[in-house]
Amino acid sequence: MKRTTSIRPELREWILATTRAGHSTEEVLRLMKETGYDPRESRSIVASVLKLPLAALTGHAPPAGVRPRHPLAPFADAAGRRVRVSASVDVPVVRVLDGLLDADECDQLIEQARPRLARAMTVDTEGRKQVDDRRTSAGMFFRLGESPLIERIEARLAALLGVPTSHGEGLQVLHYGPGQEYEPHYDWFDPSQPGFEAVTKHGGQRVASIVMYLNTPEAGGGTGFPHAGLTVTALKGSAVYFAYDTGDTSSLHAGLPVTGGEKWIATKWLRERPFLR
Ligand SMILES: O=C(O)CCC(=O)C(=O)O
Ligand SMILES: [Fe+2]
Repeated sequence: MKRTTSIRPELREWILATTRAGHSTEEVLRLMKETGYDPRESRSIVASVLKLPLAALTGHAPPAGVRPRHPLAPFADAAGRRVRVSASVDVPVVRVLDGLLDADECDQLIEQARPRLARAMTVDTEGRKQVDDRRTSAGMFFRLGESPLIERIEARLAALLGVPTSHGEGLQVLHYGPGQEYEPHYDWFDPSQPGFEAVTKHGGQRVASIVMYLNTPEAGGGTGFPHAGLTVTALKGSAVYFAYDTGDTSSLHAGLPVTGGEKWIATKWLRERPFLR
């Protein structure tokens, strides 16, 4: 896999020389495509080499609505709760958060979700939900503010990140059994896909994700960020927060295979605008 952090020096030189010679970034991207580069990857590389905002190359404005406040080490306040920020990465923007949920809250979320689990779906390029072999876990969605427990957790996340609860999608609980995983993907919606309008009609683009670990798998099951060479350990009550712009390929991440025991998570995706219908 190509790493955005280690662009080959020859490629960097070629991008600089080509633009200095007067060629437009569109031309550079077209040439890279002809040489076999993935267009999304090329946009990231060119933006990084030329120090341009990614939005300048995607033709799409960056999400214009509310942006979350990335929690700052060592402690972040979340509605009276002191959450420990135990690791921070700048590119991609990642924060590891310890002590976000109590053991009791984790257990209750699992028990309330368990009877409602169904095979998790993904959204296809047309914006339709589909069963997907890349995602073999089972999941369910809670409605916003559906119970006092859900309300309390949503209020905590809103205070922690400075984003109103209305900008969140309903909390999703996922269960992975032995061997199950969620292969590398982005959480932002791709504007070049035909289903983009449909999935962003309510709330606009996704701008950040929080994956909360509801148990500690016996082995495996961390969240991997291959461009950062980072694996966040799945630890009961901890969470990983990550934020991204549309087209940000550095935010690639995966639910790594559970190699012992099982894994339960609750994911909250945040939108740039209110998602409430
Ligand atoms: O299972 C994980 O650790 C990651 C889950 C995830 O990426 C998602 O729900 O979007
Ligand atoms: Fe994800």
